[in-house]
Amino acid sequence: MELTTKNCIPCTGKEPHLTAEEIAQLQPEIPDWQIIKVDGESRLERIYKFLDFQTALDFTNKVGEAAENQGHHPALLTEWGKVTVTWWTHAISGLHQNDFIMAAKTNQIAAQLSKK
Ligand SMILES: C[C@H](O)[C@H](O)[C@H]1CNC2=NC(N)=NC(=O)C2=N1
Repeated sequence: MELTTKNCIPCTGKEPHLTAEEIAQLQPEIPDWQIIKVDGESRLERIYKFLDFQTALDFTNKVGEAAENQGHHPALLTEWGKVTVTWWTHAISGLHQNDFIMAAKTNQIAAQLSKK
C-alpha cells in the first residue's frame, strides 16, 4: 500500500499493537528504518545525514510541520549534519500504522530537501 498517500487516524489508546505479520507487510515500504526496542516498546528509527546544521534544522522543522498536520509526533534529535527520527504511538506504547505512514512521509520530506 502507498503509505505516503495515507493519513494518520487519532489514537484513543485502545488500538491493538501491530502484529508481526502486519509489520512484515508494512516494513518493505520503509526499508531504511530500523525497529528498535526502548523500555520493551517497539519504535521505528532512522538517522538522516545532512551537509550542515542548518539543513538538519530545516528538515527537522518540515518533519515537525507534517507531524502537526497529522496530529502524530516523533522524537527528533537534531545535530550538526544529522537528525535521528523516532516514531511510535505513545497512546499504545508501541507501533501503529500511523508510525509507518509518518516514517514514509519523513522519507519523502528528506528526498524533497536533498533535491535543493
Ligand atoms: C491529544 C493528541 O492528539 C494526542 O496526544 C496525540 C498527539 N501526538 C501523538 N503522537 C504520537 N506519536 N503518539 C500519540 O499517541 C500521540 N497522541
